Amino acid sequence: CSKTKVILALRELPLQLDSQDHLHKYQDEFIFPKVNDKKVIYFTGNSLGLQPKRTKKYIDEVMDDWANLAVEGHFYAEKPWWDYQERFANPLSKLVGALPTEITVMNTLTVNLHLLMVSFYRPTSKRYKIICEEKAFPSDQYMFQSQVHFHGYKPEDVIVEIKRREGEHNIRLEDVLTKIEEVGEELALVLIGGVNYYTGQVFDMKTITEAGHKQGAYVGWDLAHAAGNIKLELHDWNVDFAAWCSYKYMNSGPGNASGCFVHEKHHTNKELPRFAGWWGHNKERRFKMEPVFDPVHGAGGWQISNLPILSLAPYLASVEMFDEIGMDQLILKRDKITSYLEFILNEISKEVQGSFEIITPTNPSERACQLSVLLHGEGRSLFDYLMKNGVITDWREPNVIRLAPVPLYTSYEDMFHFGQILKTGIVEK
Ligand SMILES: Cc1ncc(COP(=O)(O)O)c(C=O)c1O
Ligand SMILES: Nc1c(O)cccc1C(=O)C[C@H](N)C(=O)O
Repeated sequence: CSKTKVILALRELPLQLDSQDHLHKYQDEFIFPKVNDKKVIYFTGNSLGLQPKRTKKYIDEVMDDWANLAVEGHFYAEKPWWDYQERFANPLSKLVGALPTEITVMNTLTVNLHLLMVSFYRPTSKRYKIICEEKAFPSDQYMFQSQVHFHGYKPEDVIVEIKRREGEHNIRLEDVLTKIEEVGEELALVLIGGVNYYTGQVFDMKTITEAGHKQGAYVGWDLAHAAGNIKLELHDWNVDFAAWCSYKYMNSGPGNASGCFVHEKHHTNKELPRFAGWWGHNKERRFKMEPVFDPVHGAGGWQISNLPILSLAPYLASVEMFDEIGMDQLILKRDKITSYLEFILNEISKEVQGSFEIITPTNPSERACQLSVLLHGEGRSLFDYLMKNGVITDWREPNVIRLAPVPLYTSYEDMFHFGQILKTGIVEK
């Protein structure tokens, strides 16, 4: 009888948590794929966020303006296209803790990191090393290697990876700081993923940025898994530059535009080289077709081409939704639902001893909206089972599934159902 009471209490808990959740209603703002005619439990918002229903309206508006106004849309559209990107400055600056002038949107993430490295990675014979994390997202690794080759160096002489200790899954802050000090005056740039894509580990960006500066290096961040997920204070942390994509937690659609941050302290530095294009040229005089580049003051001066409005439209829809809710509310729910998911996983783990382990840090200040689960044994078949049963996760080699309980559109009840499906999957396997 007491066991029945416990089971009932466990069943009641998610319903109660959902009824207290101020963000619960936002689930209805998103379109969920279906499996077996049922809405999926979606854990892959850290790869591609779901489509918000309001997005279509923003795209339709651009399509209508294009149909009705054609070229005149640049200046007379409902939201004129020629300075459309400026609509992002206020809401995005709040989201990443920046001044509006420190923000711009353009291109895609790896492209922007390359462009920012043009400005912030300028190796000399004495100062040429780059510190990054071991097993950074592959695109970052290819970027580092190609940048190093471009400057005529060899990756093995330049790229210093911070390693995990033997038998550990996460990188220790003390090891990052020691490495920065060790590389010392040879250090040109620190560029790390603010939230590691594989483990979900959140780095202490403030402390690492300070340490890099102490050695005279620039410090930038790849915020692919951080934007829209964690609290950022890029301006106050004195970060030199950062970039993020918008298709993960920001739900702007596949491969969509990237956001960029360049700290105010660099805005007047005429010495910083950059690759230029007319969209970075003085706004008032852009259409005078002048021969000499005069950069816009602020991050906008890093713009190159006129912007793809049809892809910015969904990003704007998303940014406005985030502005409506605010990161603080999202973070409150994020921590609660991630801990609830962790509780469920730990309970199941006790029952099915040794089948899996969570490799994301347990310390809430070192994680956000992601739990990475290392599956022991026949992991792939369990992943397939989950997918067939309407639980969308992703598989990362060699044996990890990542679960991102995105606070905007996952519910406590989803977590509960997931637990039941997982348990059955492990037992049946
Ligand atoms: C940490 C990280 N960096 C870079 C990328 C590459 O982004 P993109 O393909 O938009 O350049 C991704 C995701 O794809 C990522 O997760
Ligand atoms: N952008 C992606 C895609 O077009 C296909 C598959 C995956 C992606 C991703 O974004 C992966 C993601 N950066 C990750 O953390 O794994």
